[in-house]
Amino acid sequence: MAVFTPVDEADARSLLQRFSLGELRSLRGISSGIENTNYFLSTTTGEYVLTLFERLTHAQLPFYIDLMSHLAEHQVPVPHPQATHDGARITELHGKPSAIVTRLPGQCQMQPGAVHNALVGGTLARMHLAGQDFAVNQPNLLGVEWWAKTAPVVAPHLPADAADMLRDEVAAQVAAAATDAQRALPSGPAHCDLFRDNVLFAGTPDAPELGGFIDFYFAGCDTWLFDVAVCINDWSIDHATGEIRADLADAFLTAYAAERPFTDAERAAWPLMLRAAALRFWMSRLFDFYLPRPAQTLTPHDPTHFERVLRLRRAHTPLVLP
Ligand SMILES: Nc1ncnc2c1ncn2[C@@H]1O[C@H](COP(=O)(O)OP(=O)(O)OP(=O)(O)O)[C@@H](O)[C@H]1O
Ligand SMILES: N[C@@H](CCO)C(=O)O
Repeated sequence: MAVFTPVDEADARSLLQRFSLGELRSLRGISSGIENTNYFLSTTTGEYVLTLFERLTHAQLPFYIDLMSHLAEHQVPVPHPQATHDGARITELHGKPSAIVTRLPGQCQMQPGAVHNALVGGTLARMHLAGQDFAVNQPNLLGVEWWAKTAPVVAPHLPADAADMLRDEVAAQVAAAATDAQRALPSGPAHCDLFRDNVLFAGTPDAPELGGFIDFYFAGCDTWLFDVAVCINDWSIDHATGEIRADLADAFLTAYAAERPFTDAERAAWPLMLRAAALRFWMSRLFDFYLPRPAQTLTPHDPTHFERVLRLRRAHTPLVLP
């Protein structure tokens, strides 16, 4: 249950007095999600989501909230943060930073086909291009520096062969990140966590439409190729084995490249980037598994899935970028 901090209708009414979003119609807790408290908030002007941030502090939030505002104002389908009469997009409720964003239409698709892959690929490329002139530069906080720092913390919990692979992969990624070639890859604001549960689809089963991308709270500036690799490792695989499905990956990558063609440098970096994207989630899942935060009440995601994906990507890369 992702209501860690309960909010009642009186709280919502008094919060809404600070906005021009009309009167409260209904308030309903959202059960999914493991990071934040989320409520669907219906008012006389529309449908919104009220989030109370359980992990991020007020000082850490402007990057995410301003990035979503920038993208929404550039017609990328993302939640649009709403401002108070005083122009504040970050407020406070029950001692937690909070925000009200527009509710996007649709549901997640946990068994995506080629059509879903193509919609996400094309929209991701448009998002990358729209983020180019976003002025704030906050790095991906769970990027290569975090991997280097965290490997010695999680490796002692692993069997010897897994610990060896972890150390070897982190060393390869640290070395790659220091090269001029990697530093020159196209980069900018990236979602960094665009899994199947962070994309909504509207339309009909036969003709899905992209509802939007949600949950930007792991976003940061990184190579765009990293964002693509994170997606391919979740959207375009056989989840039982972790193997890439060529039909799904082709649909994703072709749609992405139609909006923003890949460069030769990205083609060269691709095999290692697929490994980086697997390493990132193996490590964060290991960290959550072995070093849970005191407030964490829900079961962490299974780390062994991404250990398997990383092993496969290290063994071979079955696909090339278009
Ligand atoms: N702007 C939005 N529009 C529509 N639905 C939303 C929106 N934001 C959140 N939701 C719904 O709330 C659910 C939980 O949101 P979210 O995934 O952001 O949770 P979280 O706890 O913040 O993050 P995490 O995915 O890391 O656990 C989503 O699966 C989606 O159903
Ligand atoms: N997408 C992450 C969870 C954090 O959003 C994972 O699957 O490990």
